[in-house]
Amino acid sequence: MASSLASPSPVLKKPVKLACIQLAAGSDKQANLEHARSKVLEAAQAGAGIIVLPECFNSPYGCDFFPRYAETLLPSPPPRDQSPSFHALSAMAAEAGAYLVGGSIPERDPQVPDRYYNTSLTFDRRGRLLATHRKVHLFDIDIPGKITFRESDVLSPGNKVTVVDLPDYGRIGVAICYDVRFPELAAIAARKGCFALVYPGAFNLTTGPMHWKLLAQGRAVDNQVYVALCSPARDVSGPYHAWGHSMIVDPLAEVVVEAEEKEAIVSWGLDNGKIEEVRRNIPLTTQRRFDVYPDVSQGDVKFTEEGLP
Ligand SMILES: NC(=O)CCC(=O)C(=O)O
Repeated sequence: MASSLASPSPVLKKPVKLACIQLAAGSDKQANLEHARSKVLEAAQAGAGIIVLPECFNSPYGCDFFPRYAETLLPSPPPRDQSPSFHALSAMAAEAGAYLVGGSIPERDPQVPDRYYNTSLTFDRRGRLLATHRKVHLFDIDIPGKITFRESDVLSPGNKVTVVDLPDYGRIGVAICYDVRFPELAAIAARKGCFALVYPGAFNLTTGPMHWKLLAQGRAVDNQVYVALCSPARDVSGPYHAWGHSMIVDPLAEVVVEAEEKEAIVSWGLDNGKIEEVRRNIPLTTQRRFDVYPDVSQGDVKFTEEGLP
């Protein structure tokens, strides 16, 4: 029996080039912001309408660095001296004339001392903030002899699914790195009609080769949407060795473009026809059995954006 609760069709209103900037960043925040600006403009000049930066794009990645680099994002817009990154991202988006998923930055809670989040800001083509995503699933893992990481020692989690309306194109889901391991978050965003799931992320040399590509393809094949993963470039002299390999995966789960580990811009033209073709040929969207299992996109789902269903 096919489900009568058909998911809304993803609507990508017109083709758009999406670019992931695999940025090389160091410890100088201002230099990182200036470098990000030049790469965002380069991507826009090459025709990108949606541009993505990596997780923690303006600092080294690590628990010791979160408080030191944290910025206060509320009230929105925050005062310039509280959040140079907010204002730099807003200005870059406006200068590029492109939608910008601004990677992520450590955020300081304005009300609770010593509370921090890992937060992604999305801006429109005029530099107006569209959405904020606080990483929902914190990166706490322990693979003996390989990698131990506990974001929760310093960070607090967000508690909302982030679906962002890009007025020119349609909806995207935004989440951060370890969030990609949780298919529920992706399924909820996809069933709210997103045409793409976008993850600024920073996997490492242990879990990157194991799971980075697999997870991107998993989220794409489950949901029949585009998936973009955007990593920092690898810096072997820094404290965290990012996997790199920023990639875009199409709705058939094919990796259509992939970086190596060095700084790079990878981009791909997204097209609604591809989503429709995949969904027509393999019609998962009308075959779900919500009479057998619940639809995770229904019920008490919390969204970042007020007003979205
Ligand atoms: N920054 C992160 O959340 C890293 C996630 C990661 O490496 C993983 O394996 O998951």
